[in-house]
Parts: sequence; structure tokens; C-alpha cells
Amino acid sequence: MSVKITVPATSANIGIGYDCLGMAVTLYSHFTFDRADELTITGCPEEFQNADNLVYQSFCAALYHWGEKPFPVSIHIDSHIPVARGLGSSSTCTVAGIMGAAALTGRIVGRAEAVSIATMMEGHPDNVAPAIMGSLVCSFTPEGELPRCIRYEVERGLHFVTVIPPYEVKTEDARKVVPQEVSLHDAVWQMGRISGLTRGLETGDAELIAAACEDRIQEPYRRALIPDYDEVRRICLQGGALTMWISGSGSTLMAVTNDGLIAESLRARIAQSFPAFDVHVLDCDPRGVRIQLL
Ligand SMILES: Nc1ncnc2c1ncn2[C@@H]1O[C@H](COP(=O)(O)OP(=O)(O)OP(=O)(O)O)[C@@H](O)[C@H]1O
Ligand SMILES: N[C@@H](CCO)C(=O)O
Repeated sequence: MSVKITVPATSANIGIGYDCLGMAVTLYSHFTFDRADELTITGCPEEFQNADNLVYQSFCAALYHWGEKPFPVSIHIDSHIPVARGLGSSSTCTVAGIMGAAALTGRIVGRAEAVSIATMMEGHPDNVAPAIMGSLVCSFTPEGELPRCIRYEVERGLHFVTVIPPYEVKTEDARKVVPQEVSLHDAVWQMGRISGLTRGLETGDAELIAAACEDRIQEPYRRALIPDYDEVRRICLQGGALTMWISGSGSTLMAVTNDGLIAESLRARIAQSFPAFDVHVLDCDPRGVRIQLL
């Protein structure tokens, strides 16, 4: 029996919600698992075709967590999510490993358990929670407890123009430029806006989305790591986008519109100005991870 696990890309932070907000989008990685005589991994760069592969590491860690011994598998990866661009490629591997292990051993896993195991592996829930649960998720972890996840529906008429530069921004480097302390004024600034943005995305309130999505914690510092940030932002906002944020730790930039034609026009305009970039019009994925028996 083969098992196919499909995991959506995720955009962490959504600008204003550093390390706590994340949204699943309609770009996917597919992972096919089979029991085998020895470990084989195909479909990914050669550097990842070994036992250190994050999917296999996560597969083994999940089995250990359930008190079971790892066993050899063949894993085939068919990923449409670029690596180290701020679209949660590592989370797709983590989530796939857990769900592949569960499916091959006939284990039923709920969202809370999957998020909690995946958060232990990833260190933070902002990508793995929406990758598992779909939609927009706000998460936090009370001291010594499991992560709590609040899931919001996202208005179906919103479109996300996803601009993927050909260069990486390493999460480690992007975290170094974020100041460790914020002023009380900026903390208040963020709190009001995070509530405004989640409600805006839920209801599709264009004015609220545009007004609320202005981050003071990370984006003012991280924009300098993305050489084309200013020009892409100028094109998007002048072209009618409601807002634009850095997806995860970058380098991907994501603009929001409630007008499908503006989304298509922006995609074409950016593709024309930046021929080396990949540009997609994505929607919010409401389902999260899927399991298929082949
Ligand atoms: N197809 C793959 N096969 C094996 N490992 C992968 C694959 N895709 C991603 N990875 C792992 O994930 C790492 C990239 O994770 P990183 O957190 O830097 O970026 P990201 O998850 O793409 O972006 P972000 O966390 O900002 O959203 C790679 O170095 C590799 O270890
Ligand atoms: N919240 C994380 C996402 C990247 O993994 C960050 O912005 O650094």
C-alpha cells in the first residue's frame, strides 16, 4: 500500500503577526510513502537524498514519539514549493513525515496531536499549524503546555499575488536583524492591528485589511534583505493591491487583492518587470494536509 500526503505551502507572519499568524495557500508538495527493504528518497535535490532528509527525520521522530521503531521506506517527493523562500517548505516536510508515519502504521492522528508533534520538531507553530489545519491560524504556546491554535476562515474572494524571487533569504539571517525588544507604543500598535487584520481577512473588509497590515516588529528591518522589496511593493500598491507583506522570513512577497482581474494584471506586470521571478496568484487553502491511499 502506498500513501500520498499532500501539504500546502504556508505564509507565516502575515506581516503583522510575527511568529504567531500563518495562512495555508494553494501551492502544494506531494510525498508518496511505501514500506521498502531499504531507505530510498527520490524527487528532491541530491543533497537531501539521504537519512538526514527532513521528511525521513520527521517520519522517524513521529514513530519514536508513539513508541514504535522506525522501518525502511521509499519516499518520493514532488514539490512545487521553493526551498528557503518563506513559503514553509520545511514545514511541509515535517508534516508529511508525521502523517506518512501515521498512515503507514494505521494510526489516527487529530489536529491537536499533529500540531504538537510538528511544533516540537519545527520549534514554532506558525507554519505547521496552518499546514495541518488549513486556512488562517493564530497560535501561541502557554508556558509548559501544548500549542493553542485559533483557526479563522478567510474570505473566498481574496487573492494572494505571490512573488518569488530567484534568491534565498535564510531564516537564520532574517531573525538576526529583528530587534529583541519593542517599545510599549509599538506593542500596542501591533495588538490592535493583528485583531484588525484577522477580522479583515475573515470578512474580506478591504479597508480594514489595508489599514491594519502595517508591521513594526520585523518588516522594517527585513525589507533590506530583499533587494527588490521597494519596487515590487510600489508596483503592487499602485496597481491596486490592498497590502503586501514579506511571506515568512522572505524572500517571497505576497500582495492581497479582492479583485481577480487586478490579481492577474499584477501577476503579468511583475512577471514582465522581473522575468527571473516566479509569480503565482494563490488563494487560501481551507483544508490543510490530505492523506490518500494509492
Ligand atoms: N524537498 C525537500 N526535501 C528535503 N528537505 C527539504 C525539502 N524542502 C525543504 N527541505 C528542508 O527545509 C529547509 C528549508 O527550510 P527553511 O526554514 O530555511 O525555509 P522555508 O521553510 O522554505 O521557509 P520559511 O520557514 O521562511 O517559510 C531545507 O534546508 C531542507 O532542510
Ligand atoms: N515566523 C518565522 C517564520 C520563518 O520560519 C520568522 O518570521 O522568522
